[in-house]
Amino acid sequence: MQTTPLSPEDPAELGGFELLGRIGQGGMGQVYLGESPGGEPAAVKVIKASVVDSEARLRFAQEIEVLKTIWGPRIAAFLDADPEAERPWLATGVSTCGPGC
Ligand SMILES: Nc1ncnc2c1ncn2[C@@H]1O[C@H](COP(=O)(O)OP(=O)(O)OP(=O)(O)O)[C@@H](O)[C@H]1O
Repeated sequence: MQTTPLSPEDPAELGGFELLGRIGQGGMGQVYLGESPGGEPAAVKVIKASVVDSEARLRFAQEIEVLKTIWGPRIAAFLDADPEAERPWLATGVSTCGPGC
């Protein structure tokens, strides 16, 4: 997994997770490599400021609810989330699966 350095506009921490670098991004969110308060590695996804609206919040809250109820060897484990924060965020375990995993 490759990370790129944080930019000045990136937060340094979210919900107690220290952010260490950027992992990737999707249509809705930026994903960071982070560290939990207990020192566990985490993937912290944050909705991009430009797409935070009520529909994005709802979809994100649904994604969080689904992640809370499923688990498996190929699913990044739910750690913590705040869908109601100004910039809603979700922390999961870090997947080391490559393409096609
Ligand atoms: N738990 C994780 N562990 C490692 N890398 C991750 C994890 N979650 C996301 N990533 C990386 O961040 C990228 C973007 O993830 P994201 O979940 O935002 O993708 P998406 O499902 O395409 O986005 P969206 O739901 O916004 O359409 C992924 O392609 C992957 O490289």
